[in-house]
Formats: sequence, C-alpha cells, structure tokens
Amino acid sequence: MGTTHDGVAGGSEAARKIAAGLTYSPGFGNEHVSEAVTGALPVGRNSPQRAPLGLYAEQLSGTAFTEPRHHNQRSWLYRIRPSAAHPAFHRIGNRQLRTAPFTEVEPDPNRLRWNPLPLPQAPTDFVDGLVTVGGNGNALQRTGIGIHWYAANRSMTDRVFSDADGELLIVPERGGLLLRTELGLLSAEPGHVVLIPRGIRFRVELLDGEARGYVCENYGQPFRLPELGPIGANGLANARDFLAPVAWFEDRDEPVEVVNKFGGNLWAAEYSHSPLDVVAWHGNHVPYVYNLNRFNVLGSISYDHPDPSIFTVLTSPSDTPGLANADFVVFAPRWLVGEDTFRPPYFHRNVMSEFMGLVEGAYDAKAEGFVPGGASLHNMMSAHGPDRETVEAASSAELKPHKVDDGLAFMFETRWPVVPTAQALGADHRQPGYDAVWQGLERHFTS
Ligand SMILES: O=C(O)Cc1cc(O)ccc1O
Ligand SMILES: [Fe+2]
Repeated sequence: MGTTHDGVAGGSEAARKIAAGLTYSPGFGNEHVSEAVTGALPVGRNSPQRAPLGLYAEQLSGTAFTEPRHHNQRSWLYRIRPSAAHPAFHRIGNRQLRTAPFTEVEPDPNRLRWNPLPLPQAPTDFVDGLVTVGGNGNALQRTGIGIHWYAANRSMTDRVFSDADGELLIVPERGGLLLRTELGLLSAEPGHVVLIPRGIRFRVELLDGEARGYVCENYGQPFRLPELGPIGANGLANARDFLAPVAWFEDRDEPVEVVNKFGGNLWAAEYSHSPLDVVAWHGNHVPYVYNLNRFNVLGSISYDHPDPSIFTVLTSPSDTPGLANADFVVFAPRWLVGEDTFRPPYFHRNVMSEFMGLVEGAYDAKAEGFVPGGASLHNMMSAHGPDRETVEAASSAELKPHKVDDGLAFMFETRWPVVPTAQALGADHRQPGYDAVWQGLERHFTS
C-alpha cells in the first residue's frame, strides 16, 4: 500500500487519528479556496499558460456553464495528472446497485417497512455494500432519485468511486467514515450527513470496522439550502455549519481501480496512479459534511402540528416551483408545546412519496417496529400516520411542554412514487405485517 501525503497507510486506527485532526473550510455554497502546498493555486486566473508547480488545471462542472450565477457550480482543480489521462473503462458487475428507471416490479401502493440491512459476513467495502431500495425518475435524464442502503466491513483500499449519475447524500447510521475525496478529507459519524457532488472521486474508509447507513442518490438538480421566506435570514440548517474539505492529495504511482457509475452501470478502469492527486483547488462544486445536531429546529409555538417541510435540511428543486425532486428532512430533538393539539405526526395521504430512516433512538409516530437502521416507504397517496399505541397515548396525554429528545429520524421526500427493487420487496429483512400497526384503531364516533 502506498503512503499518502500525510504519510499514513490505511487502517481503522490510522484513519481515526486522521479524522480527529481534520480541518475544514466552512460555508454551504461558498467559493472555497484551498491549497495543500503553498503556491499551488494560480492567482488571478484559472488557467495560466503553465499552472504553478507543474500541475495541470482542470474544470469540473456540476451545472451547465450557463446556469444562473446563484446556482452555478464548478470547481477548478490543480492536479498532478489530468483526469483525461486514463485507460478505457470496462463494465463490471452492478452488485446490488440499481438505477432509475425502476421497472423490475410494479409500483406498489402498500406501506412497506424494513428491519435494518444485516451487516455483511464476507469482506465488503462501501461500493460493494450498496443495496438499492428503489427510486424514481430517470438517471440519464437527470430526474428523480435512487435510494440505497449500505453496509460494509472493509475500507476501500486500492479503489476509488465516482458517480456520474448523481450526487450522493450519505446518512451514516452505524460506524464513522473517513472519506478521502479529490478535494480533501471529510469524516462523518452517525448523526452527520455527507454530500458528495456528482462526479467527485472518493474512497471510503471505516473508522469502526463496520458501517451502515442510507444514501440518497440525487439524479436531479443539486441539493441546496431551502428558501427561508418569512422565517427570515437565519434558521433551519445554517450555511456555515456545512464543512467542505481543505486540499489534500496522495502522490501514489500504483494501480488504482477507478469505479465509475454511469447510466446505471458500474464501469472500472485500472489507473496507474491515484486520481486523488489534486494539490490545490477553488470553487463551489465541493463535498460537505454537516452535523444534524446543528439543525435549528423550528415549529409551532401555538397549536397544530406543522407540515414536515419545516424540517427541510436540503432541497433538490424540480422545474416547478415548490415541487421538490427530493427534500432531505430531519426529525431532530425538539420541544412540543402545542395547545389543544394532537402532537405526533398526523394521519395523512401525500401526493409526494416518503422514504424514512432512523439514525438513532425512536420516532414519535411509531411506538415500535421502526428501529435504527430500519426504513419505511409510504408511497404517493398511501394512508399512514401514527401507529395505534402512539394515537392512544397522544390523545390523552397531558399537554405540558414536552421534549422529544430520544431519536434522530429523517425522510427523503420526493415528487414521484418510489418504485422498489425486486431485492427490497423480497428481502428477508422486510417486515411482512406492517399494516397491523394501524389495526385496532377503534371507532369513537357518537352522533
Ligand atoms: O409520515 C411521517 O411520519 C413523516 C411526517 C411527519 C410529520 O411530522 C408530518 C407529516 C409527515 O409525513
Ligand atoms: Fe408522512
């Protein structure tokens, strides 16, 4: 194994040490500027006749050149070798990764719920450990999302991954991660989320020997912070709490397998060197890590249960204002004070489709069965809401101020129905009797 710029070979303990000492460049959407070697970043222009220190200049565009300035995303990378210098990609197996359009099974109106994906027995890294739950849209048309679980017990070593089909929002549920990306290092624990922009190459190392979580692969417009409207200039997820890496590189002249997800398939090429060789960069097409505990939770201080859009961390808009390709929503610890109010999530049917996961603890609409690492899918117009036990307890609870502080749940909410994969529908860890949680809700009507 080669040494990296910081002189440390891979391995959990070494990775932990690196993760503990990381520094970041804060601010969602900022024009970040970073160099790992002084003088590596050109001053005053992007593409000088010869870039400093013999580096190659390269632009990585995450939006079309001509998209509006406030949504335009690109970064300039100054690297040891240009990305273009690589051999042909050849197809490799897709493992348990699937991509939109999802056509394996018929769209299913039933409410679905799963126990956690079992941790693997065989050696499995992050890429091999991705298992697709379902999704919508069409990756080649850059619409919709893919929803995946991951479960891994090995760090990626001589391999890097990049996804041309979409950006990746990674939600760890178990085990810390060290991500070595083209733009630098990020570490994430359960309770954090990582956003890897489309096309950025990275390697995932495990900090705790095993790791599990969820991924939203966003084929659509990049996630951005939601508008705040009457909320004002602050609140929800604050831009400065999103941390981008600082430049870091490995100068590694050894074979590295570069796995590229493109058009729903995995392709690989054997590079003679590591493509994580960016010595300096600037731009706004950058990865981030965000600690969900920093989310400023807003809610009702009078009555009624607000719609969960108030908990939106990031949104991927569609071409229709207000209609998200996908929203990432978090149910973080918060006070409930509503007077004469049924406080848990209400019964409802939604034109949007809701995939939920649990990072830790419990969720206030489900007394039992929705467990950390588990998941539920409440598709377009499917009736759902609090389970029987929750209804009984909340309908007669004394309405003093109450802190919901025993869990961290999240939702990927998306404009189109989520079509499951055959493997998710047939999985052993799917809960067959989910409908029963709403049985026994007695009629109380008296005329
Ligand atoms: O179904 C769910 O649990 C998610 C959800 C939470 C909430 O507070 C209101 C509506 C909603 O869909
Ligand atoms: Fe819901």
